[in-house]
Formats: sequence, structure tokens, C-alpha cells
Amino acid sequence: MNINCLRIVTPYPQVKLISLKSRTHNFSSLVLSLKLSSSVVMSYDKEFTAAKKAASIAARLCQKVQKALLQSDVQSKLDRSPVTVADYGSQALVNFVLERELPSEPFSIVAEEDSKDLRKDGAQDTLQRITDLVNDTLSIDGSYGSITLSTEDVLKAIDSGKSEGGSHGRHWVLDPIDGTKGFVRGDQYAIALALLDEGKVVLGVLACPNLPLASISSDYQHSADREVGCLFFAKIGAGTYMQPHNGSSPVKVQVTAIENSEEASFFESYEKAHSMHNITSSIAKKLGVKAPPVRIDSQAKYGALSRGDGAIYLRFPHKGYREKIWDHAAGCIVVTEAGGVVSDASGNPLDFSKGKYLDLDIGIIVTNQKLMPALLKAVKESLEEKASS
Ligand SMILES: Nc1ncnc2c1ncn2[C@@H]1O[C@H](COP(=O)(O)OS(=O)(=O)O)[C@@H](OP(=O)(O)O)[C@H]1O
Ligand SMILES: [Mg+2]
Ligand SMILES: [Mg+2]
Ligand SMILES: [Mg+2]
Repeated sequence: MNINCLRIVTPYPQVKLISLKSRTHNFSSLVLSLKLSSSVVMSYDKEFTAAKKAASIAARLCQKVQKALLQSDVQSKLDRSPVTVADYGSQALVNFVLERELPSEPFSIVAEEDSKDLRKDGAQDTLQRITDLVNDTLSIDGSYGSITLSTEDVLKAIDSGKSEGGSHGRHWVLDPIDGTKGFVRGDQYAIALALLDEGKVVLGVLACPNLPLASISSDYQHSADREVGCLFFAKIGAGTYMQPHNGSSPVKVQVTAIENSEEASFFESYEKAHSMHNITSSIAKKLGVKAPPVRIDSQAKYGALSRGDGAIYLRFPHKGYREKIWDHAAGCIVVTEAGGVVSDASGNPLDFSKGKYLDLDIGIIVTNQKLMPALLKAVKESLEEKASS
């Protein structure tokens, strides 16, 4: 065999060209070198372990705050969305854990929060509260000895690795609390962490501390006696798993196998302002969906869908709203690795390589492979009807 170089097509753009130094390579040494190089690139094992640990520790802080949520914890950012000490504490912890667990890797992260407001006069009490929460959580976890972070350390941790993402290299993507409104209401929220490699999501972790372990298909109601708390995790090519917070073993999950759209139930944002309900109800009607939409906050919707609780997630924000990558990256891989499909309203896959925003066509739709053609048809017709009305 006489080969100078070999082009391989993989989902990993960095494995494109392998030069062979010698023309005398035999076939078995070629196969061996390919196996070695692709396993190094494809594993993401260290990152996956670190991501699960980071999201789980952050979830503990969030649970503690949600339980004791005081009105004074809610601040107002410029966009008027509520941001709590838990959003900042969660982000500080995730960044701290990722940097500690992966010391030999450059740290780059596109994350929702930053420390600007916390550096202003009058924010000292809030910052102290966040610092205490972070230190308490680290001390209970115990992995990092008797470390105590100062307020300055916490500010630095919140901003650590701050990046705009993009199509080159590796970037973490973090929503330290997705569904802040649900969190404040005492309802659903998620800690959503994903890793982009060359613009593609290669792993994702969704901690959903309030999501019932049992299905929430069409009868979701907040109920104190249901056991709650799930960690969803997915790695490219390796499927999606759900691990209950109660310490039970992870289980592999799959999206629903439903083929008949009349039997499908669908998820929507809890906040009515986040989706155009005239469009989503028209789509549901065309599909013959009988059940009313299940409204829950945050990427817990993607988690629930990945284990087959519902069949469809529709998200059609009002004109002018730009979706951020941290609101979808982890959820997207959790659903696709469970056999689902996530696309924009025209059927294009979501593109996470453009920086912090997703440039998409109108809305986001999620379902299984069987239902997607009918869903796309219903979306197209509904949008055409809206445009002509
Ligand atoms: N107007 C508007 N339209 C669409 N989406 C918006 C809008 N405003 C905010 N957001 C983002 O929605 C994130 C929460 O999404 P959800 O679908 O879970 O909505 S909600 O929880 O029911 O409010 C929420 O994420 P967090 O800020 O992390 O909570 C926002 O990024
Ligand atoms: Mg927010
Ligand atoms: Mg969010
Ligand atoms: Mg958030």
C-alpha cells in the first residue's frame, strides 16, 4: 500500500488530514494510528466527567437558595429579567470546578452572567451572600479540601474564561440557571452546560433539580410528594442518560416512538410572552394534537422530551428576540443523542458556531424522527397562513 496522506470524514473537523511520514506503512499500522488519533480526539471523557461534577455541585447551591428564596435575592438587570444570587453562585461554581478539573486545558466559556453589577456600589451584601453560598457548597462537597474563596475570587470566577465562542477551538457554554422565572416561582429550572468543539456541540449536561423522576407527560402539576431531581447527560455518539439525584444508577433514555401526531403531547414555555401561542396552537391543531400543551420552564423541556415524556417542543419567540446559545446547546445534544431532532422552523439544524446568538429562521422545533416531516409541514402552513392574514 502506498499512501501519502488520507482524508477522513468525521464529525470532528480537526481530524481531516493525517500525513503518513513513511511510504512503507502497512495497512495494520495505518488502522492502529487512525484508531489512536480518533480515540484521543473523540473521547471527551475528562471534560464529560468535569461537566457532570460542575453541574451537580452548582445544582446543590441552587436547591439551597430556592428553598430559602427571599424577595431580596431578586435583582433587576438591564433587561429586567430576574437574576438571583443563585445565578451568580452557580456560574462561579461551574467555572471554578471546570478550571480545577481540567487544569491543562485553556478555559473558554460563553456564559450568561458577568460580574459587572456585582462590582457596583451597594452590591457588597449580595456579593458576600454569594461568596458564603459558594464556600458552603464547596465545603459540603469536600473535593477541594478546606478552600475558602474571597469575594474577589468569586468575582474572578464569575468572569473566568469569558468568551464569545465561535467556530474554532473549544468553548464551554453555560446557563447557570435557565428558567430563572421558574426558579423564583419555586418551579422548574436547569443548570445547562455544554461543550462546543469547532462549532459543534460535543457534550451536554442538564441538571434539573425540580424535575420529577416520573414522567410529566400531559399531567404535569407541581406536587410536593413527587420525587424530584434528575441529571441528564449526553456525549456525541454515546447516547443520553438520566441519573436521579437520589444516587440511583444512570439509565439510558430515548425520545418517544410515537408516530401518530394525534397522540403527541407538546411542551411550551411556561412564560406566555416567550412564544407566539397563536402559531403554536395552529400547528398543534393541524397535527390533530388533542392534549393541551404542557407548560414548563427552562431546558427541563429538552430533558423531559429526551426520556419520552412528551413528543414535541415548540418555541416561536416574538419577532426581534434573538435566541442565545446557552438556552439550547445542552438541551439540543440531550435530545439528539436520545434519538430526537432539533431544528429551526425551516428544518435546518441549529448552528452554535456563530458566537453567543443562534441565527435562526423564526423558531425552534423539537420532536422524534418519525414526526418531524409532519411537524415541518404544519409549521410551514401555519407560518404561511399567519403571513397572509
Ligand atoms: N421574550 C423572550 N422570548 C423568548 N425567550 C426569552 C424571552 N425573554 C427571555 N427569554 C429566555 O427564555 C429563557 C427561559 O426559557 P423558557 O422557555 O424556559 O421560558 S420560561 O422559563 O417559561 O420563562 C430565559 O433563560 P434564563 O434567562 O436563563 O432564565 C431567557 O433567556
Ligand atoms: Mg436570564
Ligand atoms: Mg436561559
Ligand atoms: Mg439563565
